[in-house]
Amino acid sequence: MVADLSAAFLPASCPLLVVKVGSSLLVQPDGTVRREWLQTLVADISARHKAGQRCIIVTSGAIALGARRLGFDKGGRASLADAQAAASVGQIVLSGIWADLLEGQSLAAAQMLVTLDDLEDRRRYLNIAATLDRLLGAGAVPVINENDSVATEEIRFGDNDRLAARVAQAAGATGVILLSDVDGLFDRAPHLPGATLLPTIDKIDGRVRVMVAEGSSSGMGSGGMASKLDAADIATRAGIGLVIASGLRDHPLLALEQGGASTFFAPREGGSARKSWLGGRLTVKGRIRIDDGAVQALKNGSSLLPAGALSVEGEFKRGDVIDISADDDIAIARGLSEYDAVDAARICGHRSSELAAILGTVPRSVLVHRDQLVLL
Ligand SMILES: Nc1ncnc2c1ncn2[C@@H]1O[C@H](COP(=O)(O)OP(=O)(O)O)[C@@H](O)[C@H]1O
Ligand SMILES: N[C@@H](CCC(=O)OP(=O)(O)O)C(=O)O
Repeated sequence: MVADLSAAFLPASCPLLVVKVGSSLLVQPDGTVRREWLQTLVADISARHKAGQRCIIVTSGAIALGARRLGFDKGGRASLADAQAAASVGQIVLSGIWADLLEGQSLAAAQMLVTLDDLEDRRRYLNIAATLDRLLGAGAVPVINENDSVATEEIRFGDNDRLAARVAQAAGATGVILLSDVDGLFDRAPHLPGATLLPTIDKIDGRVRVMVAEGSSSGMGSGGMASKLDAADIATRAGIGLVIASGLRDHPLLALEQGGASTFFAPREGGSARKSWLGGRLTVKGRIRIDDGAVQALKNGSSLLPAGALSVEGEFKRGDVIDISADDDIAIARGLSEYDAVDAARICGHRSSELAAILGTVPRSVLVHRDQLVLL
């Protein structure tokens, strides 16, 4: 397994790597930054930079840092207003530390603060991709965090694990390393007796999900292991390998190279860049249930026709992302709807020749076009 890891993440085989640093790792319980440790991570990044690998840093910690300075309790997470205020105070400190440490290695830090919407909207997503491309081409090191001080509940990731996976997709990275305060994914909460580290995961299914306790144990982070699994799901579907590893040791990237403990999520094969963007979208507005014949048709690469649809749930507009399921709640596909929810419900189960009479207009022949659809 160590061989897999090295091949997936060393400069020769991974030209662009995303490294995410969690709050629990960056901020100490007394609210100060683990600066000496961070310096060893930046030294690792610099060594890889010299070996030809470009790195993007996704950093948490703004809320935890700001909360301490403003004297907020519950790590600044008692309310959205607290989190927003704490983030504005903490982010400026956080950026300063990264800029300072990278400068110490003669690397230019490039700050980008993004919201969920920036990565869900196709045009803004491509814009971020272009900015990252230009920065990396110029040899800068992007340092990214969520724009917490303006993000509201509806438009926020809330954890930086999924943000790191989405950034990796946008930038065309081939590896993501999530550094946390655990060695990786254990078969149960790591403090429980008998907990065993799982070195590789090929598929994130229900058996893997039940191993994970909700929330952050340190009280500093927000996502916990559940959001790391979501991130692994987004990344691996996009053909990107992801590793969860401990940042509790100095030189954490070097430690990983030398065979340090971790969990590796293997990338999946296939899928276009556009489809992987679609599959990773987090804002799903509705659901269409389909019959067995339609399930088979989608698996064979066809578009979804109204004739195979059974029912419609949710309120969505044309162009919104919807899930497609058979008779349970597990989505088998995700795509952009050609119809709003009201019209989609009206034409469910009807043949193409009947649509004009039902809708009174020249209809679009498919509910979801195969180019706008990804199997999950
Ligand atoms: N099955 C599991 N394996 C590993 N860690 C787990 C598991 N279930 C819950 N956790 C908890 O997830 C925590 C890491 O998440 P979090 O505190 O959000 O870190 P970060 O700030 O690095 O994102 C670990 O400290 C651990 O206690
Ligand atoms: N954007 C937030 C980080 C969100 C968060 O806590 O993420 P994590 O530590 O990865 O669970 C911040 O800078 O405080």
